[in-house]
Amino acid sequence: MTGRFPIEDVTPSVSCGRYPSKAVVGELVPISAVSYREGHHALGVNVVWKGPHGAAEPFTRLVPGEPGLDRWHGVIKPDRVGRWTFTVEAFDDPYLTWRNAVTKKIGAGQGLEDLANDLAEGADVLDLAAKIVPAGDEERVRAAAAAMRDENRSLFSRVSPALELEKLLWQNPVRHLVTTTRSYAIWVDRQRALYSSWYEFFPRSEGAEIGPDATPIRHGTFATAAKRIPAVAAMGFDVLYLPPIHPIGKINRKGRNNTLVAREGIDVGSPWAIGSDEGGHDAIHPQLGDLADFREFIAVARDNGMEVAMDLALQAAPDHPWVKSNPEWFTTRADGTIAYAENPPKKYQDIYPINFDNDPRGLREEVLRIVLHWVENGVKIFRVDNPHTKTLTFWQWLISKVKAVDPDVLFLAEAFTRPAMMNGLGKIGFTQSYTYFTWRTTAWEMREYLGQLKASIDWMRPNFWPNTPDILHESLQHGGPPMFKIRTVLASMLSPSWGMYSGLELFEHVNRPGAEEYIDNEKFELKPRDWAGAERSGQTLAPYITKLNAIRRDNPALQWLRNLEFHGIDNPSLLCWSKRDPETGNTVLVICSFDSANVQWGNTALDMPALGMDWHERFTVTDQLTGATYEWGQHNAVRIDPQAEPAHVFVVHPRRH
Ligand SMILES: O=P(O)(O)O[C@H]1O[C@H](CO)[C@@H](O[C@H]2O[C@H](CO)[C@@H](O)[C@H](O)[C@H]2O)[C@H](O)[C@H]1O
Repeated sequence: MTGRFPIEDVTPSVSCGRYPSKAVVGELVPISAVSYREGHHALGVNVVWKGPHGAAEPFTRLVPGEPGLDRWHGVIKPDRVGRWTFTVEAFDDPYLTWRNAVTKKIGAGQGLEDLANDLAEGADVLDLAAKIVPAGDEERVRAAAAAMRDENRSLFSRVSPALELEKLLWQNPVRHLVTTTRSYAIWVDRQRALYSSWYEFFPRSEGAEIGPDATPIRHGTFATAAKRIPAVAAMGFDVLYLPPIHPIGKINRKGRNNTLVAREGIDVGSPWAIGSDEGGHDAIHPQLGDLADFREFIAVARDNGMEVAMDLALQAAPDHPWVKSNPEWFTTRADGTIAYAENPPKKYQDIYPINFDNDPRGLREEVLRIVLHWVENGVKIFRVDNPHTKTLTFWQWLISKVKAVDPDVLFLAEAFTRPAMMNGLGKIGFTQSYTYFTWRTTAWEMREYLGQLKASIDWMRPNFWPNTPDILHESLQHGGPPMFKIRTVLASMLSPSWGMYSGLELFEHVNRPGAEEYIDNEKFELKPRDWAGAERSGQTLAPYITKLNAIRRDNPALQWLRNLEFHGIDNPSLLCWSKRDPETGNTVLVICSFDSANVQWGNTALDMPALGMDWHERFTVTDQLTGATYEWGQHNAVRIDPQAEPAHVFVVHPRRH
């Protein structure tokens, strides 16, 4: 049934309100609804929003948007982590009805006699209003009612005090016939859920030493890897993501370059092949150290302003303790064997997949136990491996259970799969999601994709990665250092969350023939890197990354996605976009080339209101990468030479400020 007043198309509402939408503490969350009414009386619309403890927040009135469309808009700003709720209310606003009528009638030349009823009715409305407004304003409202009834006054002096109450009674309206929607939920996370900069590295490689043929002479440990933390922090990262740190299976272990034969006692195996006689998901690889060493590693990261994200890969090497203790968690085939895992066309011959339908309750409890074990030991972020190969009901249950214990725990979904599943994982509770960013390699593809992601921000927060140990895109294989810069600018300036695997820093670009993967992949061998040598020779992207992360930190406009706007530019190799923070006015305008080989020219057609200015205004832009300053207007010519700088990252300074 429609209520007294229709209220439709409420946003944010995920799958018709079935799932909570997403926001972070301090985020400006737009609320909107379509609401309209019969006749000509005034309609008011407001949102009632409640924090995790159920207390209602200040009355927030929605304002009408484009004339004639009946969509009402407002913004709320949650200030605590947890499950918030809101309802939208529509109501008859007698003061506004009165005000509209009286101003029109006086404008049309009507006098005291014509308005006698309006004056009496208006005074009655003010009597009601006096009971609603804050105590300090009550007298003012009563005086306006008395003036309206005072027959010794002129028409002007009878209505003026009441007309001047517009602002007060907008904020404290008399509301009749209030109609309320159902309740909608918003899950509010800490800020890092939206704005984060991730760095992935293999701790076993840091401090490692290898001999010929990648034979390990020394395995890295948490203690040696911790020495790398200050350099990562200095680049401006705040999340340090480690591939699995658990014992690695010895049975069916993979060898170098994804081969199926490991050299006995030499090859270190893939960290995602979890479990051996040394323990499973709650254990630590003995060569990395023990729990105390891991806790110390976390402490060093924390002292350097970073959090450690742990990999949660729910699968088992054939010698994982689960295979013996709980064979029912795996699918045994007719011949008694267990099939290995796959993510077609990839084959993971060194692991067994788990069957989440065999013993859902047992598995849930075991995984919850493991996750809470690591949470207790200081891990608050999990990068979840291949969540799309497990059931959504399982994840929904697990995430809600973990958040009930600690609402600050965040989950990144590593699901490179079809859109419905990726969206579904976001809806049921994953905090962030890997995306198709890596494969969007032209300006129009990127623009179109960002449009989709912006439209999904209420349930799926993107995290852009130029590379991962699994993905060395063709563009990086052949584009040279300018392409490394391009992909890093795009990831870090388009998305509030971005991440990179350490191979990016030193321009590693050689693929395993026929694969979109690194040759001599660190997934299967130790890979110590000469960071100091790279710095000395200048063969490192670190200074550029450092600049980009600093720009992100210094410009609040870059720390969210709802504010992304694209601008016209007449060259298909260039992309122009801006982000503006309405609270601070901070505005960043980026023009990035997708061509790493050639100089590109273009002319902008800027959407000036999106930059907070009128169409005719002039302004100053300062390039944060080079320090250059230009005087700009709506139309500007740009020249981008990828060998010099493949992008302009401008902070916009309107002249009037
Ligand atoms: O399947 P994805 O491409 O999303 O990749 C993720 O999951 C893989 C399986 O966990 C993982 O693959 C690596 O570990 C496997 C198990 O040890 C091994 O068989 C693969 O060869 C190796 O690439 C991948 O790293 C992870 O990101």
